[in-house]
Amino acid sequence: MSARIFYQEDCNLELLKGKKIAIIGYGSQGHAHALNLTESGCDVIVGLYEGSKSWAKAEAQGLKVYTAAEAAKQADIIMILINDEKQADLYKKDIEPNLEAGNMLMFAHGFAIHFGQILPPEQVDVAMIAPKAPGHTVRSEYQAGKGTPCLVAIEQDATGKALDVALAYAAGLGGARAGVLETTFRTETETDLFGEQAVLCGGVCALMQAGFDTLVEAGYDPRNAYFECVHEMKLIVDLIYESGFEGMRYSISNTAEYGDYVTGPKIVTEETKKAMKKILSDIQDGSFAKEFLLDMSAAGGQAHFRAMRKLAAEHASEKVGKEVRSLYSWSDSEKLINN
Ligand SMILES: NC(=O)C1=CN([C@@H]2O[C@H](COP(=O)(O)OP(=O)(O)OC[C@H]3O[C@@H](n4cnc5c(N)ncnc54)[C@H](OP(=O)(O)O)[C@@H]3O)[C@@H](O)[C@H]2O)C=CC1
Ligand SMILES: CC[C@](O)(C(C)=O)C(=O)O
Ligand SMILES: [Mg+2]
Ligand SMILES: [Mg+2]
Repeated sequence: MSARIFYQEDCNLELLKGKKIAIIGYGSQGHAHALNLTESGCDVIVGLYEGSKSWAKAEAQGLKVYTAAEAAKQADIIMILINDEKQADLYKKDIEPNLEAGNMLMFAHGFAIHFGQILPPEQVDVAMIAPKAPGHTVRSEYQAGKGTPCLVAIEQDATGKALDVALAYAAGLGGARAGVLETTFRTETETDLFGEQAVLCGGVCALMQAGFDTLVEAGYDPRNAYFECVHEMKLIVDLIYESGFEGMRYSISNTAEYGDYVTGPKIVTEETKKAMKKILSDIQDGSFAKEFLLDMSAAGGQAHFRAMRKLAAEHASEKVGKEVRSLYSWSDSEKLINN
């Protein structure tokens, strides 16, 4: 049987009436969940730590902010939206001691539950609403009267109402306007990690930068290389987003379409597929999670993460990109980074 997909008419926002929702974390996802749910009429508070740079931002945006422990104590539904690698410590220290039977613990990604970082007690519901977009898009789509597709998964159903309450949450977030696909914590975790590593972030950035480097090394103007291999990616992807690969190919020239068919398989080869399978198996058997959690731990000191971030920031496309983007009259890249 194929998985169900839920829309507005399948969700009852009324189920959240009288329930307090604590959004723990106010970053990319946290701000979008807190503001969208508040504007959908829900009773939302935010949980952070003393000294968090997000605290003043959440208050300035009209939200009541408490420590994570206090917010968890007050809430019926606790959505954990802090960094995956920090969730286990936060849970032990601030959430677990304040959980009551019948509460719902929620996540936007299954990492901490699937990899056994958090083991909730049997008397609480454990659910996931995972938006398939960056938090800033979850917010802007909601504000535009649209929504972001989400995945819903139930790990524990202590109350017997977990799915209905999770779907009500998805409606408040705006996700049910676009569709909420039923899945499991395992599937969401594995597919999300695979997608972001092999295609969306790792794959696409490496492809764009390799294209940029090839043109620059051949002596072409770096600004020209940036337009061709980075800037135009959005315009092509927008067409795919709107009308699929066929729609995109309708819009490009025959020359481009021909080159697309003959050259694509020379770039993404059987070797690339083999590498993708290895990436997936490292995710499935927990090797990636182990490596990531070790580097991000106090002992690891984020040594690898920081070194890779530094190297990425130094790539020649970043300097040119900044210069090129500053010329766009609509440029808001700095705005996004500061939000
Ligand atoms: N980024 C995205 O668009 C997506 C993220 N997700 C998932 O959503 C979750 C949140 O990720 P994301 O939004 O990227 O996170 P961010 O890094 O953007 O934000 C993290 C937030 O948590 C706060 N925080 C950090 N440590 C603590 C703590 N100990 N107690 C309370 N608050 C804390 C941070 O405050 P401060 O900055 O002040 O330290 C910040 O407000 C993750 O599970 C992620 O996988 C899922 C889909 C997409
Ligand atoms: C693609 C990256 C993502 O999975 C997302 C925005 O959905 C993330 O973890 O940020
Ligand atoms: Mg994702
Ligand atoms: Mg992700």
